[in-house]
Amino acid sequence: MTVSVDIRHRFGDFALDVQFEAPQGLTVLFGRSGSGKTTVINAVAGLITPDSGHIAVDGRVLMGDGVDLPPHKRRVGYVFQDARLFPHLTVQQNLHYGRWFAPKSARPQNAGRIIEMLGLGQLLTRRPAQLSGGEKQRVAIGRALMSGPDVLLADEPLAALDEQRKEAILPYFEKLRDEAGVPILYVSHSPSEVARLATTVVALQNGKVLRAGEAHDVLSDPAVTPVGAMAAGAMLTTTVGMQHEDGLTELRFGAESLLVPHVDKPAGAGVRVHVEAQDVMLSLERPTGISALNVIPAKVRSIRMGDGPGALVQLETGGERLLARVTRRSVAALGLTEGLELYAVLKAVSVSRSNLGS
Ligand SMILES: Nc1ncnc2c1ncn2[C@@H]1O[C@H](COP(=O)(O)OP(=O)(O)OP(=O)(O)O)[C@@H](O)[C@H]1O
Repeated sequence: MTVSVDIRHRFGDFALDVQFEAPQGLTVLFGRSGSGKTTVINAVAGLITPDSGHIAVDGRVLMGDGVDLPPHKRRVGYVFQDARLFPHLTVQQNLHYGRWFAPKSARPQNAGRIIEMLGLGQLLTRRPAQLSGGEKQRVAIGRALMSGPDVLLADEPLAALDEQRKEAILPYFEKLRDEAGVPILYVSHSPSEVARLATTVVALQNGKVLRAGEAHDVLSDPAVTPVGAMAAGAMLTTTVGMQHEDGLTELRFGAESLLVPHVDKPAGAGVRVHVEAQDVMLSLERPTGISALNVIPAKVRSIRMGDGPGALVQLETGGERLLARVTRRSVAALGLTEGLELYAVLKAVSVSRSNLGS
């Protein structure tokens, strides 16, 4: 299924004008605070009616062409920042509340599968007060899926959780992305969350689409990542290679490989790696006598100068893109230009667990 969005809306000075498609998988709406992310998913949910435009899921019109379906007829599941569970109902009852909203034909036959996918089996008799923040959020996701939605909307669903809980719930979103069978529209302004989860990225800026497309293309585009943003980075699609005796794992991409701290997955398993631009050093010659374990041959694709002392260099290596954040002074000193072949240098330990996804 594909969600097609083409809407315009005004809130005083703020003008939203966006057009994009969210195919199967997880589409992240990414952008600074106030760029219009929540307005877009509220429009898809039917919580606001845009001034004009068209929203459809696989050709089923939710809004436009004289149609404006009320929220409960749109078949969208919505997960908010806070779980918004009914405090007096058990987990099981909260989940069934979602099911109640599904039209008979769309009622999921696989309630057991949803409960298993979200690891809720042990929690069914508890009430929300007896759940952690992350568990509550998993129930909220389950409740949304129980309504048999054609699209799942999630507005910063991890924002209220601490780092540890975020880490615990991210794998569930990875599973949903790969197994739930409905497109997910997911709002975030966390680059590492985007890099881990997104299959498609829609980057918004001041109510407009700055860039939309496959995640690895958009994330490694220096135009999307404001120069100077600490967590700027690219996403590598790799597979697990050799496990080394000293606790390191080799991740392969194209003819290249990357050594990172142990990844507990079998050989051949897919791993997405978020490599932060600030962790990548550049060298014109293959460096020797340094502690960094990863020295990866790469080619400069583009260079984006910032207004300050920084620059972002986009590299191509092993069929993937990498971003390196360096100073303008280094760009000049190394004579960096498009097409130049060099080496990207990365410490194995700079890739932590939170940078790895499936
Ligand atoms: N109901 C409203 N009335 C007036 N202005 C609004 C309303 N809702 C949103 N806006 C304005 O529209 C703009 C976009 O808001 P929106 O909530 O979509 O941004 P966002 O990207 O989701 O931001 P954040 O990351 O902070 O949640 C902002 O300038 C906001 O002030």
